[in-house]
Formats: sequence, structure tokens, C-alpha cells
Amino acid sequence: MRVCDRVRLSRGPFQARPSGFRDCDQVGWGGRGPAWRRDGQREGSGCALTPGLEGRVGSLRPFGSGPDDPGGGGVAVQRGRSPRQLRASSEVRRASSRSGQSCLIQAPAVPSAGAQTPSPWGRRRQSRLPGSRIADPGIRKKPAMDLGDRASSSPPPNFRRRLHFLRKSQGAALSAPLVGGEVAEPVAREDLAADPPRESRVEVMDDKPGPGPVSETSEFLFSFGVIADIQYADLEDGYNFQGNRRRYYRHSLLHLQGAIEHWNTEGSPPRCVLQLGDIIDGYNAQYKASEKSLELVMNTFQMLKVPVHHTWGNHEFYNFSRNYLTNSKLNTKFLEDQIVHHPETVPSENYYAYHFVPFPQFRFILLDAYDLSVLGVDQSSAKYQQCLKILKGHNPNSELNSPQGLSEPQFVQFNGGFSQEQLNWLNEVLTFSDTNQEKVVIVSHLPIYPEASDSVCLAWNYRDALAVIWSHRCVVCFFAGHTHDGGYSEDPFGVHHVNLEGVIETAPDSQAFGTVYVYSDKMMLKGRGRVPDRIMNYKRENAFRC
Ligand SMILES: Nc1ccn([C@@H]2O[C@H](COP(=O)(O)OP(=O)(O)OC[C@H](O)CO)[C@@H](O)[C@H]2O)c(=O)n1
Repeated sequence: MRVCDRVRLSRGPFQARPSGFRDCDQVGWGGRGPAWRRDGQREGSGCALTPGLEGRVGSLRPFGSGPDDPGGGGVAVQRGRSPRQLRASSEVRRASSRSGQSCLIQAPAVPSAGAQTPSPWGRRRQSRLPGSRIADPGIRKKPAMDLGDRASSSPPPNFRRRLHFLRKSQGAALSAPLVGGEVAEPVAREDLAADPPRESRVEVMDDKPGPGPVSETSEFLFSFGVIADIQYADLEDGYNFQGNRRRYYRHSLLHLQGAIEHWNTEGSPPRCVLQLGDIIDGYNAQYKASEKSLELVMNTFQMLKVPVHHTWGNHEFYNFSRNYLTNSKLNTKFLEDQIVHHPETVPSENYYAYHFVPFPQFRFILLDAYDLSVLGVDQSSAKYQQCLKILKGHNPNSELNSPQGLSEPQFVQFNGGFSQEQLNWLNEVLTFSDTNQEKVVIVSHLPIYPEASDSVCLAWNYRDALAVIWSHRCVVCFFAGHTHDGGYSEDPFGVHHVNLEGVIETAPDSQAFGTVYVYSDKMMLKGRGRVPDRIMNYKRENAFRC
């Protein structure tokens, strides 16, 4: 076997963005997964990807479903792509080598979510805490619902929960340092509400260091709002499962109102707002308040003067079935933009995903991270059985919400994954965007990049989503929620991963939302309250130089 042009980065710490990719037909990565040889065989272990599906990228068997697939993790892409796909995509994906032989390249290893150390998630609270007595300036006072194990007026032990990305000891682990995270330089203060950062101006932020001057060549184009994990419930304050983060169930609606008022009064209104999922808390279901709470939050969103795109998270499925959501106001697929003469870019009805163009040459893609999930699915359905098999294949715990002892801690019941069908569709849309030199923003409830998250709060098959995204040059950033603590990292291909701080765990005297100002050469997230500012430059071209 001859393996040519391999950039092997998977067995050691990440050192630098790879360069010199040449003549290759495959992109894969390390992690614990295998590399592809040119004879189509894998070396290494744990790959979930299947080569050779015509016209498909990143074709995979469901995790652990194949006889030779221990469900370990690493993924490789992508044999058998159509000529059109190959033409339209970046140089790194050219089909044939100069020598006429296909050859292998291995992209930067994906940081693994796996942890060899015990997970703090294993800590269950031992005792039930007393009911809350905290006065909340929320919508109204009402006897609290019984929050059971999670409600408390007593502050929990103040231990840190923030899970850092944990390195694996056996080769998989790479731990790419945070290459991005360009938190802006401190500058003077000024309220941006009246006017976005314009070119050639020293801009100032209202509540934290801002992104600083915008260059002469940087042209402001448009903006959009982002908000995550509102998780409203008409409940007294409580705590998260670990008992270390306070949850402000009622106040979350006031936070939303504040965000909407802000967006409505921006001098240059945002084109749209992206709601990143978990709009109401699962406790609503327990108290049969799901519809009422959703109505209250949706009525609040009615005040917004621009369109809102709703993503679905785990708490949507605690409250509603997928069928209900499809027919609800949380389905904003009617806002999609279709691409004429490109039927391959039309999403299937089997998942909740679509794309739209808020501004010429900028395409936004909303993904369904619970496309593969045991949540919201009829337990008698084949899909439920399939998803349960995947989950149990990676999580032997009797409590499927517990990541205790898992090498892939993201395989918990409150996470989900992307079907191959959805990933194929994503690949088609990104292929179109590459061809048409569009910039792409992707949103999903679940994060997909471990460096920007903790090791648990990731999509089951986050590697597969990354494989597709990394095989295109058009993606600028990926917005997600779910983690509540927030996070950011720029991956080795220059994609900015932003996990937004959750509204639900934001104290009444703070805020948690942001506005992204889009320029000709960058996007600038102006965070409010505990959401940090970020500068996200477009620099993907460099990552694909062959
Ligand atoms: N180890 C765990 C963790 C959670 N659960 C249960 O799973 C459900 C979802 O948990 P919850 O914390 O409410 O989920 P969020 O989406 O709000 O937050 C995600 C991350 O936690 C943020 O850091 C719920 O029923 C929990 O009780 C569990 O059983 N075991």
C-alpha cells in the first residue's frame, strides 16, 4: 500500500494548520478513527464511514451498526463523489492525482469528545433541596410548581462544572489549541443600538470590551440576532441537573423581551433573529403547561419586527412530539429560500432543516440535530428502535441520560444526531454555495466542535457534520446553544464555532443574546450581557490551499 500526501495529525498534538494538501480524493481525520488507504480499506479503528456511495459524501453507517465498526468515532470522507460535487468543491477534494492514482489525505484530527477521566456529569445530587422562596421580578407570582430534584432556594455547592475538552491518551486526542477566539480589543464605550459598527470608525461597546476599529476595506452589509436556550417556564428559580447553575425560569421571558426591544430599536435592524432551540423548558410538560408557555413565548416573539427562525432542541421534544412541532409555529420552514433548478438542495420532509438567504451571497442553513433521536418519536416506530440501538450501542448505562464512563460522552439521551440523508442534503447545499461563492452560516441546537463545547453537549455524530463542512470552503461559522455556559473556537479549517450562553442560566441583572454584524471580510458578534464579543474573519481560503 502506498499512502500518498497524507497529513497525519491524528496521533499527536495539533501543531499548526495543515498546508500543502495535494492531489487527493479523500479527506478524513484522525480522532480514534481510521485513515483511508487508496485501496479503499481502512487502517486504524473505529470509523463509522462507508466509502463508495456514489454521489454521497461522508457516507456512513449508523454508529456501531456495521460488523467491523465498534462505533469508535473517527470518520473519513469521501470516495464516490459525483463529478459535479468534485468540481464544485475545494481543491483539497480533487478526484485524481497527477499520477492518476487516487491517494489519501488526512485532514486535521477532530478533537474528540471522549474523556478518559471521570465525568462530573456522574455526580448526582444526593438530596432534594427545599422549594424556592426567591422573589422573582418575573411575569407574575404564583405558587411554584414542584421542581423536585432541581428546585432550590439554597445555593448549591459552588464547584466548577465547566468541562474542558479532555485529551485522550491513545492517539485520538488531539487537542487543537484555541486558534481563534479573537475577543476584541478594549475600546471606549458607546451604545451600538443606533448604528452597527461601520467601516473606518472606532466603535465602542456598551457593556464590555468591543471589537474595535473596523478596517477601511471592511464594508458593513447586514446584521442578524442570536439567542439560545430561553427555556421559559412559569416556575420559581431552580438549578440544572448538576445543581451548580441557577435557572431563572420566569425571568427568561423578560430576558427575551429585552432582547426583542433591543433588536427592534437597532438603527440598522437585523435581517432576522436565529432562535437556537429549547424555547420552553421540559418542566412545562410535567405540569401540562407546554402549550400555554409556548403561546406566551411566541406572543413575545410576535413583538419582533423581523423574522425569527426557530431551531429545535431537546426541550422541544420534552414538550411536544415531532409531529406536533411540524405543525406548530415553531416550524419556520416557510421562511426557506429554494434554489431554482437545483432540486438536490430541497430538504426532505424527514427532518427539520432548511436554508435561506437573508442577504445576497449569504446563505444560512438551519440543521436538525435531533434528526436521529429517541426524543419526540413514537416508541413503536422503526426510527425509534433504530435510534435507541445507536444510543445503547454507545451508552451501556441503565440511565441513558448519564455519560458516566463513556468514551464518547455525547451519546446521551438528551442529545441527538444528523441522519445520513440530512448530511447528504447539507453537502448538496454547501456544494451549491461553494460554486456560487456564497458565505454560509449554519445553526443547530447541538454544537459540533468539541473545543467550543464540553465533552457531553455535542451532537452524537458531530464528526460527520464536521466532515461535510470541512469539505467545503463556504462555511464561515456555526452557531449552537445547549451548553448554557457558552463557548467558542475556530477550527483548523477556519470555521468559527460559537455556542451561545443560555438565557435560562442568565441572572436577572445580566443579559444573554447577541447581534452579528456581517461585513465584507468578517462577522462581528456583539454580545450582550454574558455573551462575549467575537470577531470572526473569513479566512477559509487559506485552509484549502493545495
Ligand atoms: N447526567 C444527567 C444530565 C441530565 N439528565 C436529565 O436530562 C434531561 C436534560 O437535562 P437538562 O440539564 O435539563 O438539559 P438542558 O438541555 O437544559 O441542558 C443541557 C446541559 O445540561 C447544559 O449544560 C433532564 O431531564 C435531566 O434531568 C440526567 O438524567 N442525567
